[in-house]
Amino acid sequence: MTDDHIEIRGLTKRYPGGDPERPALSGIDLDIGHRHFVSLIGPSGCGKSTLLRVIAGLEGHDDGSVSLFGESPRELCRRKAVGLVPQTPALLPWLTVRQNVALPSKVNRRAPRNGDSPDELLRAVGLDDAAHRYPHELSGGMRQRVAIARAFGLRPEVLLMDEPFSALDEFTREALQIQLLALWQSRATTVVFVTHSVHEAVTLSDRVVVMSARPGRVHEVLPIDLPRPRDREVVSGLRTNDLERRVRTCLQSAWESGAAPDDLIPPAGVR
Ligand SMILES: Nc1ncnc2c1ncn2[C@@H]1O[C@H](COP(=O)(O)OP(=O)(O)OP(=O)(O)O)[C@@H](O)[C@H]1O
Repeated sequence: MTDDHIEIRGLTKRYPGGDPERPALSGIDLDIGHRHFVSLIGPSGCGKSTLLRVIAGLEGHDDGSVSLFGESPRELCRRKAVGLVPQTPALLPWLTVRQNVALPSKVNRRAPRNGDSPDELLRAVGLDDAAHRYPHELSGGMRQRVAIARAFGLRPEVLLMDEPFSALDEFTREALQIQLLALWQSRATTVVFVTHSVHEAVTLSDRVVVMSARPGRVHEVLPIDLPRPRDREVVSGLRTNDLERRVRTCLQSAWESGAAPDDLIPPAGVR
């Protein structure tokens, strides 16, 4: 075990009642550096959310080990050092935006004393004007901003994000990506981010982990050697296009390696 990175070795996870020959995760080996931003991408059902939930300490596993900077997921979870941002933000409808963001620090005895104030966090996600509004008065993008601000409130050492922007339009998504990168860079957090978007994975990450299904495995880990900050010039540059092409090729081969023989025969009428 090492305390300077996330170390996953031989991780295998079966769900009760699932096909024992096809575990949700099978022999996952992965290293994620401290303060790195890593994206998981892969075909539907390859185990991205399961891997996130195991790292979060919300699911157990059958074989292998997970060390988060030398601690187990459950230990980190107990210390409230892991944050999870799901696809659909779960805000408390009877609390204002500010109260929602303040809640984790309020109810948590282990909240860091030097954590950001709710107002600082709301400013960081461009929501200072909406502090007194209620969740039902917000757009989907605004609700997701609140969820991100709230997740950073406890200064998590590891932030796990499960397709947080998938329901948003392109412009809102880009704005949130920029705010997320700014928060990540200033808060010393390690981020593991699940996405189905190749562009999003490449523009945000230090490394993209391509997974394959049947069973869930790491197919390849691609380093993203783009400079930071990832401004418009970088994101629309030739190097970014080239990396996106590489991830797409890798995804195609991950899909083919994970497909059952029947999947490779197109249904009638499809060529
Ligand atoms: N609670 C559960 N009980 C039983 N099987 C489950 C459970 N959750 C997930 N699975 C199975 O585990 C496998 C991986 O699912 P998971 O949701 O982790 O994949 P994913 O890559 O996140 O998929 P998607 O991209 O569609 O969200 C799938 O075969 C799924 O059916």
